[in-house]
Amino acid sequence: SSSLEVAAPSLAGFTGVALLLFWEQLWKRVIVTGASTGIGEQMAYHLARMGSHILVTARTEAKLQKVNGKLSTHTCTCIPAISYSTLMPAPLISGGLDMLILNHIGKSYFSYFDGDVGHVQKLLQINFLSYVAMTVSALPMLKESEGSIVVVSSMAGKVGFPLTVPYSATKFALDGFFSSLRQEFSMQSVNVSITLCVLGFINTGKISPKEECALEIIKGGALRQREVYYRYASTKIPLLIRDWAADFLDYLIRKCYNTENLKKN
Ligand SMILES: NC(=O)C1=CN([C@@H]2O[C@H](COP(=O)(O)OP(=O)(O)OC[C@H]3O[C@@H](n4cnc5c(N)ncnc54)[C@H](OP(=O)(O)O)[C@@H]3O)[C@@H](O)[C@H]2O)C=CC1
Ligand SMILES: CC(C)CCC[C@@H](C)[C@H]1CC[C@H]2[C@@H]3C(=O)C=C4C[C@@H](O)CC[C@]4(C)[C@H]3CC[C@]12C
Repeated sequence: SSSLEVAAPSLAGFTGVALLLFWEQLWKRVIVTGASTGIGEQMAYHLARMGSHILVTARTEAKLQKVNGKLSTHTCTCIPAISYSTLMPAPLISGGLDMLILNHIGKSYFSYFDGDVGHVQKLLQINFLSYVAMTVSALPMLKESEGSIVVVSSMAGKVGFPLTVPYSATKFALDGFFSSLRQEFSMQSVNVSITLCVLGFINTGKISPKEECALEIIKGGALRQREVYYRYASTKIPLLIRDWAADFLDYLIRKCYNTENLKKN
C-alpha cells in the first residue's frame, strides 16, 4: 500500500514493517493531543500515512489548520481551544477509539525553581490532571476496542534534572498514576495497554530527530510496550546507573550544566 511505501525507509527492523502491515486493521482511530507542533505534529503525519483516522488537539486554531492542511487527504478533525481543564468534555469522538496519545505540555521555565507555587499548580493541571481526565473519559471506548493509552514523558520524569523542577514534578506524577493504573488493569483483566515514553532531548537536527522519535512512540504504543526509550542507549543507560548509583548519576548530570550564567534564587 502507499502508506507502506512512504514510511518504510524510516523504519528499522521487521517489527516496524509488520506493524505497518497490520495497522490498517488494528489502529484506526487515534487522538493526539498537542499535535500542532513538535513531536505531536510528526505523530499526526505518521498516523495519516498509515491510514488512521486522527483527531488532533491544541489551543491555537491557526496552527492546527496548518497541520490539517498537510493532512488534507486523510480523515482528520481538529479541536482548537480545548482548555484542558480537569473536566474534559464527554467523549471527544463518537464511534470508538483505538489509541489515546497524551502529548501536550504547558509552557514552563528553564532555570532555578523560583518558588512560584501557582505555576506548579497550573502546570500540574495542564501536564498531569488533564491526562487523568482524558483517560477517564476515553476509557469506556478504549475498553471496548481493547485499545492503548500512550503517555509522552521525559528523562526528567525518571531522574531529577536541575532547572526543570515544576516540569519534572508533573512528569513524575504521570509515572505514578499510569504505572499504578497498569497494575489495576492487569488485576481486573482490562485489556487496555499503557505505554510510558521516556524521551531525552529531542531536536530538529540529526541526533534525535522529532520525526524518528514520533515513529518510535507510535510503534511502542501499537506493540503494547510498557515503556519506550528514545533514544534507547542515552536514556536506558542513565536509568540503569540511577538504580544502582543514584548519587553518581546526579553528579554526572550536574557536570553537564554550565551554571555560570544562572541567577541564584
Ligand atoms: N522537545 C523535547 O526535547 C522533549 C519533549 N518531551 C515531551 O514530548 C512531548 C512533546 O513535546 P514537544 O514536541 O517539544 O512540544 P511542543 O512545545 O512542540 O508542543 C506542545 C503542544 O502542546 C500544545 N499546548 C501548549 N500549551 C498548551 C496548553 N496550555 N494546553 C494545551 N495544549 C497546549 C501546543 O499547542 P498550542 O500552544 O496551540 O496549544 C503544542 O501543540 C511533551 O510531552 C514533552 O514533555 C520529552 C523530552 C524532551
Ligand atoms: C542523561 C543524559 C544522557 C540525557 C540528558 C537529557 C536532558 C538534556 C534532557 C532530558 C529532559 C529534557 C527536557 C524535557 O524533557 C523537555 C523540555 C521542554 C521543551 O519544550 C524544551 C526542552 C526541555 C526543557 C528538555 C531539555 C533537555 C532535557 C533536560
